[in-house]
Amino acid sequence: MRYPVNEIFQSIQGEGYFTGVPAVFVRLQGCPVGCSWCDTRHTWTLDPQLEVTPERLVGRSNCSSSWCKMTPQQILGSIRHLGYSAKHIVLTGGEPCQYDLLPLTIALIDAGFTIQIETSGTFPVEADPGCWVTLSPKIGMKGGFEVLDSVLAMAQEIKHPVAMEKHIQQLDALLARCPQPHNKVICLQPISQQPRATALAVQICIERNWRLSVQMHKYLHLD
Ligand SMILES: C[S@@+](CC[C@H](N)C(=O)[O-])C[C@H]1O[C@@H](n2cnc3c(N)ncnc32)[C@H](O)[C@@H]1O
Ligand SMILES: Nc1nc2[nH]cc(C(=O)O)c2c(=O)[nH]1
Ligand code: SF4
Ligand SMILES: [Mg+2]
Repeated sequence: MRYPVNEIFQSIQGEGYFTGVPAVFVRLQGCPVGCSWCDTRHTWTLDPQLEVTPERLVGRSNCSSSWCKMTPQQILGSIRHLGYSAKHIVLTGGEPCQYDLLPLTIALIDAGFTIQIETSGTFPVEADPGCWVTLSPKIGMKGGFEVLDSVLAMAQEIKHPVAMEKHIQQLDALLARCPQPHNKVICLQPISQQPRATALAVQICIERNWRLSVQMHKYLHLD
């Protein structure tokens, strides 16, 4: 199995439950979901003309739409070769769950890493059951409720991007369909650092005892 990799870099997890944890980010190229406020639009396409060799992509973060095919062993080899010290790997994108993540997650877990998958819930998650799944639900988007509910059932964390009251109502409707909502960490993530979105998220987090996720890396200008 070969995966289309957009970038591999080391930083600090800036979002959600693991905020502050050193992490290696493996960003897979391609996303068909099309969220209007997406901060990684350069990952949406998988243009054959933009395929490059792994040397061009690994070890630095960039905002290009270039990508390369890599096997789990090549991804693991790159992480080792780069001498990264983080023990936590974040699989993100793009939408990583478009791809069968079983071979990759098995290889990374066997090598001793903890794995977190960032997903929109628009594709079924095919991954080692030991992975931490962070669902950032794209309600009413691709995939439909059957897929979303299956991802919801296995997610340990729901990280919901919010800008207006409507987004809170959508999350409430989703949680009402969730068999065990209390077992999940719930984070609200203000969209694009907008002051009104942040004020709303702060207010609702306090009222509901939820967590605030502010995309710390953007405030600190980290990768
Ligand atoms: C870029 S997405 C990639 C993973 C997957 N496609 C997803 O949506 O979860 C990573 C995280 O960034 C969030 N995100 C994207 N654009 C954002 C923005 N402008 N403001 C806040 N969060 C954003 C997504 O909701 C998701 O939680
Ligand atoms: N530092 C840092 N933390 C992150 N958490 C989720 C990210 C993502 O783009 O999925 C991300 C990212 O791009 N950088
Ligand atoms: S699902 Fe994720 S990567 Fe895709 S458009 Fe939405 S936020 Fe961006
Ligand atoms: Mg990001």
